[in-house]
Amino acid sequence: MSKRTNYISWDEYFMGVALLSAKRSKDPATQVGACIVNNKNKIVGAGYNGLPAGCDDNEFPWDKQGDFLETKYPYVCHAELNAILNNIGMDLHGCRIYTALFPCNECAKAIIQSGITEVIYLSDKYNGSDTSLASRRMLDTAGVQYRKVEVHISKIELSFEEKDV
Ligand SMILES: O=c1[nH]c(=O)n([C@H]2C[C@H](O)[C@@H](COP(=O)(O)O)O2)cc1CO
Ligand SMILES: [Zn+2]
Repeated sequence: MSKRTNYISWDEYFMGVALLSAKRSKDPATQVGACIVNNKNKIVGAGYNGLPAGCDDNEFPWDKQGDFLETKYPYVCHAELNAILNNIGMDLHGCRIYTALFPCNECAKAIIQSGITEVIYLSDKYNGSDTSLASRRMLDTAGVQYRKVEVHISKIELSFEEKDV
C-alpha cells in the first residue's frame, strides 16, 4: 500500500490550528486565532482574541460602536499577543506566527520584540488602514517577513464521530 497523498501541508496545518483557536473567541463579530511555530515545525504557542484573564466575558462590552469605553476595543487582547504571551516558555527568536488576520500595529510591536521573524496571514481585510500601514512600516524596518498563507484547500471539516476515526 502506498502512502496517503491528500495530507495537509505545514501551512494548512498551522493556519488550521490558528483557525481552530479562533473558534474559542467570544467576539460576536470577528474571531481571530494565531499559532506560533518554531524552526523545527513545532507549535510553541496559540491564542485567540479575548478578554484578559479575570475579566468576565459577560460583564465587558462586545460592541463595535458607541462610547469607546463601552466598546470591546480597549479591553480585547488580540490573538497574536495572546499567542505570544501563552507560549510554552520558549525563546521565540526565529519563530513564525500564523494569524487569521494581518497583525495590527500593537501586535506588530509584540511580534518584533519577541523575536518572531515571519508572519503568515490569511485575511488582510484592514489593508490600507492606519493600523495596518503602521504595522507594515515597523515589520519592514525591523526585517520581519510577511506573506499570505499558501493553501490548496478551501475548507477542513472535523468530525467528532467515533466512527470517523
Ligand atoms: O490582528 C488582529 N488581531 C485580533 O485578534 N483582532 C481582534 C480584536 C477584535 O476582537 C477583533 C476586531 O474587531 P472588528 O474587526 O470587529 O472591528 O479582532 C484584531 C486584529 C486587527 O488586525
Ligand atoms: Zn493586534
